[in-house]
Amino acid sequence: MWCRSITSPSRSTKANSIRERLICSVDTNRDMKRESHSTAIKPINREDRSRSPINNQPLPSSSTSNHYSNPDDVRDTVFRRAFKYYKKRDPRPDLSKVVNPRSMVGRSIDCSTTVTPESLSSLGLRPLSEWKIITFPDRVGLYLLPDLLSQSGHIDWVRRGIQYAMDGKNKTNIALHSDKPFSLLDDYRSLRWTTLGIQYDWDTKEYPSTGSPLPRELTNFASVIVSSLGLGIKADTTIVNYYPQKSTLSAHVDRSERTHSIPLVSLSVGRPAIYLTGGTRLNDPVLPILLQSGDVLVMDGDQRLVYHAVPAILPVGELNGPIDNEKNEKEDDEWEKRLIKYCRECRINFTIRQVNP
Ligand SMILES: O=C(O)CCC(=O)C(=O)O
Ligand SMILES: [Fe+2]
Repeated sequence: MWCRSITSPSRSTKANSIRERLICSVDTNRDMKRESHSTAIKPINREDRSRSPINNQPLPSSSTSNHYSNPDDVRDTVFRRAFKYYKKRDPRPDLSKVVNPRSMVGRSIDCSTTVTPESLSSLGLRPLSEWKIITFPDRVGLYLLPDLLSQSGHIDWVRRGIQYAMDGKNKTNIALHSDKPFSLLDDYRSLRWTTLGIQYDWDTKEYPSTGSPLPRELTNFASVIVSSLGLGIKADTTIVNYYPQKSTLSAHVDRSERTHSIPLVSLSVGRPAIYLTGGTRLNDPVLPILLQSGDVLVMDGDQRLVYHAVPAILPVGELNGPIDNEKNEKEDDEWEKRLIKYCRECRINFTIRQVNP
């Protein structure tokens, strides 16, 4: 659901929060709340990933679409046009301008980086000698590291993404509206997000000062990626986004963290997606990027605070991701079968961040 935000561009207050809820026809979840203190120009808000825009009830498992149109949202921007173009399903957009990091020339990694082969493989990562880093002269601070996961790494990260939602300690969109724990069998299409570590507070629109420690694999993953770029991070929070096939993520800037000088690390698994990256203004040029299972994107420096969005999860048969060819020895196991079904139908994205300076 789209709402036009009229909140103050500066810090959000309780009054703003109440006002937002009044002017929007849907009381939104994390997306709206994060958006409200994410940027000074806010014509676009994220979809509501937990409630039906029709009756405000939690989404049934079959409901996956992002209700994009909003009569109030009349602003026509370069970003909005790109989003609408790549979101279209009939006819499908021409994907020839979408940058595919796997077919781009990149630089290799300094393999003297102090990461042991064991720790790489425990994170599902390929040896450093197989990595490449893609940068863009006009987007300094944006790094793409395609195809980093080993054969078993894809399903291992999907498994983690699902387990984080199921373990009962982390907030999920499903737990906001129901006492029923998330079930991979029943609700898998209504799962939209899980937060870990220092968990975002939806009412104050801020992160609390502390939280439970992040699972080690998340802090380690972020550290390995970021150190390969000569940067540093002490990750203390993660947002896991789950994308059933017709879902999208609207244009936003991630500003809620208390430091913006630390990179943000994003890992994608499951179905491929079109990812749009823009500038600090919605009329800046937009670059469409194909993100497939195992691709990592890092936002640092000026690129840490640019608009970005996910207008489409690509359907099966269209630029299929590596996950489609994935063989899994444990396919007899019912749970593994479901995981494989999940990652063939949906996308999971982990954004690993540092909130506290
Ligand atoms: O799914 C993605 O690739 C992007 C996720 C994102 O931008 C976010 O969680 O802030
Ligand atoms: Fe983001």
